[in-house]
Amino acid sequence: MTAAEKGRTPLMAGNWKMNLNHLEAIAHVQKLAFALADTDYEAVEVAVLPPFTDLRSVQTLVDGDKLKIKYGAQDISAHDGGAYTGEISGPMLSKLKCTYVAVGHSERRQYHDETDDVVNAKVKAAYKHGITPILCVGEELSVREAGNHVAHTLAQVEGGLKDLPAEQAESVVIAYEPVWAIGTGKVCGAGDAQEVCAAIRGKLAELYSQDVADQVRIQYGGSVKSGNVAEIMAQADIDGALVGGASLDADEFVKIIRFRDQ
Ligand SMILES: O=C[C@H](O)COP(=O)(O)O
Repeated sequence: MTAAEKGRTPLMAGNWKMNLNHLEAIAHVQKLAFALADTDYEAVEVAVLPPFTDLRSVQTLVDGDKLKIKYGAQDISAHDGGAYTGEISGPMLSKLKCTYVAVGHSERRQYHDETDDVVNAKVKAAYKHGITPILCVGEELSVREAGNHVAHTLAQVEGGLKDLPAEQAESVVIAYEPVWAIGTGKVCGAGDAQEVCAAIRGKLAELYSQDVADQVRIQYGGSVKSGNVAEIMAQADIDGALVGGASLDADEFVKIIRFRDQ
């Protein structure tokens, strides 16, 4: 049974990473909106995660033209304000009407030493300010080769959601992104991705309840393209995609969003 059949609206999100300035962002979102004009946004949710410097421009465009495309940030500070040079707070993102924020992306874990405790604090900061976190989890190649990918990923899920009440956990989005498949062109086999995503749902049932587990949307991320998205989205426990490189090409991202036609 697919996500939609289970009542979970698929979420196709584009993580632009450190790409596109604010002018390019406007052009890109306009192109997406135009190409998606006949899209049933009740059947598929579309979001973009631009760099912080683009958010005001994207907000102005989305608000001004009443676009159905949602947007969010790629990170959030665990702190609400104060002497934290370079950080962006939940109140700032909330003021810009961000719907989502990616938390614990592997590039943050790898290059900024974010631990599960830091990720957990950021998940809580997001909820505190009405922003839905996209909690990113996934194993490095060495972990998969050692056969520890499921345990490793579930520990990140548990760490990221620590002490989070069920009323919040039920709306979290979890993105399973095997690190070795990010930006490498090596997509994780759909069956392999399903194995981990099913285990994540099982962990949610154990931590909370089956009801909560059934509501949570679990995305797959890692070299998603129009050519592989249909097979990925056909998996029972995969409810969307977190797309990096391919989301920078509007035509390709539109094809990914239209995964049912691929
Ligand atoms: O957040 C997105 C992921 O890191 C996937 O990136 P990618 O689609 O370029 O492999």
